[in-house]
Amino acid sequence: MAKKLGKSPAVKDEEKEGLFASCSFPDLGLHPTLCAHLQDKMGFKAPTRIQAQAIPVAISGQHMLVKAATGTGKTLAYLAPIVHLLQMREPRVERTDGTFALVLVPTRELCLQVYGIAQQLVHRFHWIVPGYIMGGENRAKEKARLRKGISILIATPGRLLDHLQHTSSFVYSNLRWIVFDEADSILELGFGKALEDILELLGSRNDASEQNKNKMESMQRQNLLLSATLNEKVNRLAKISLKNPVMIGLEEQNKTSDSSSARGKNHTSLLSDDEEKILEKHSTKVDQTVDDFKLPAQLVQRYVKGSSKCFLILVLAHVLHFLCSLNFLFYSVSCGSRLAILLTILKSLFERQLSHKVVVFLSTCDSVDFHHTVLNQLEWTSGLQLDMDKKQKFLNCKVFRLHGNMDQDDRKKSFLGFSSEKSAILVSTDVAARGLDFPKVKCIIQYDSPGDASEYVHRVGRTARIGEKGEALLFLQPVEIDYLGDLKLHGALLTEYPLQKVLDSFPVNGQRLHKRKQISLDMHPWIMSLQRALESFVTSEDTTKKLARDAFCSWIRAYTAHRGELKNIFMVKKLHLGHVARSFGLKEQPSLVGRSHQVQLKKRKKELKRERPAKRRKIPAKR
Ligand SMILES: Nc1ncnc2c1ncn2[C@@H]1O[C@H](COP(=O)(O)OP(=O)(O)OP(=O)(O)O)[C@@H](O)[C@H]1O
Repeated sequence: MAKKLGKSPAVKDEEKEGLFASCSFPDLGLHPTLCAHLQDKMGFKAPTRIQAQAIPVAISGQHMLVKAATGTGKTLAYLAPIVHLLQMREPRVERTDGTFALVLVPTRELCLQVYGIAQQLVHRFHWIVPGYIMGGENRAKEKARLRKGISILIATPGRLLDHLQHTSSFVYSNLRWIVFDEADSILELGFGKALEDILELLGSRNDASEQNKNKMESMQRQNLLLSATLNEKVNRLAKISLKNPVMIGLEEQNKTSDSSSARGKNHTSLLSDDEEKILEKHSTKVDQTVDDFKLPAQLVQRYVKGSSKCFLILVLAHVLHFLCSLNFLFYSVSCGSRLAILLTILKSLFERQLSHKVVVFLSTCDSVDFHHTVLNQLEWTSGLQLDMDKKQKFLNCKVFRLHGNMDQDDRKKSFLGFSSEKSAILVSTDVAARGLDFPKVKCIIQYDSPGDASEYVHRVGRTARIGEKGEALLFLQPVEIDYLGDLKLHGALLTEYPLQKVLDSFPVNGQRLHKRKQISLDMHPWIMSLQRALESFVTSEDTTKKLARDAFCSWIRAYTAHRGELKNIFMVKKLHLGHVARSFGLKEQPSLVGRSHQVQLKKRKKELKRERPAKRRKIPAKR
């Protein structure tokens, strides 16, 4: 029998920050064996505050709506009580009983991550079997695993719906819990209809028929909905999936009650009027007031701003190059040299601290592929290095890429590879923005701006987790600077990054620059040399040139896809596309780049038509 865990030693710093609760896991009602495992094997000394609030409510069987900052332990807040209640069941659960708990997550990587945590939690309760199903995996193998029986199933919505509709051996008659992790993201990704169908099939819709409601009552169905950001779409999901929910993390926002009373709150069916008001007020607050999103207190948020005078500066750049030899330094960055700036910042991060983990967020898959190639392969012998003749890699660290167009094995390799490295860069789309708990990520760079402020919050939430320090850096063009105001509305306050200092730290012809006069950074000898190296790297091979063109065209398409208020901030017509093309190492005018891209596409379509077999292929019947 595990020793009774008394009050766990408070974690001093974090407790002051309000991250950890002053109670212990046994105080929350968890089984001593599970508590011992959390402490001895998983190294968790005390519950976080959100765990201290949520776990007793989950154990009590009430529906729950949880809002808590990124990196505060929401996963354990729902998995620990589920494992606790499952291990208590008599007779013991068996695989033939099928699925008791269903956890829905928006991405495959998050599915793997939550599955890994579930595996750790059931370590001492071997009769409880976790499993996962997700897009990109072998469906036949998943069917076999479902037929055997999975007690705690982690799933992405699309694949779950598929098995619910086509895998008769999938047993969920004992389903007790449905958890929506990153709930707003699941809806944002267009799974709203799939979720409604899933709830319908599982008989878990609040607005379902009387018969389904009785079924739900009889099974004591408990739905839990968690997110670090709530929005109006979550209200809809909450309305159809939660019954008498206890709202945690919302009250603090509305200062209507302390967290202790949150547990005991009982609500009328669906969301009662005052809950509606809390959610409506809170969700409208998502757009209106400052303190909507709680960001980790130890997160440092900064931005790098481009220069509005970039055109003039670029035209003059080569003419006034000699000014640089006099060490005059302008003070702004043109969008044309933003990639050179990104490379410089990455280089300074890895020179400042040997073991560094950095995630760079980009807006499209093609852009991830292009930048992954540049960061991985760029070599140079600028005139700025002491050893003039030796080519060397610009960045001496492993660079991983992650996006939704990669095949599943490559995605898994990247995800696990970056997680296990001590020092590496991950270049990714927003597929890595939510929930992923990469250990020791010190810096998040948003080279392309996110969409809503909620996506900003989740992206930066990949660092500064569970009390760790972290930095977040956002690249902005001068025309995008109003985005800072939008972020401020949601509680994100950014300061300017000391770019000049970083640049001056790089030697020019072997000496440090002595600042005499502020001139554009585009004419900083380091930047000019790096930009030249980039352009020759990109234009030297057709493959890299094609990657650059595809990335540029996809970037423009993504830029026009901003929605709502953000459309007035991120407007393509305000950008100088020639400079944007330069930031992809391209010297051609965007129209040519775009045109050649169209020509390429037409040529590819003709090739595919020629390759396609003459006779129509028989389409396999649905299983
Ligand atoms: N009680 C605890 N004590 C120490 N570390 C913990 C505790 N609970 C969770 N952690 C660790 O904190 C990190 C963040 O946990 P988790 O990923 O569940 O956060 P989250 O709130 O779900 O974040 P996000 O909003 O980004 O999904 C993980 O590394 C986890 O192992």
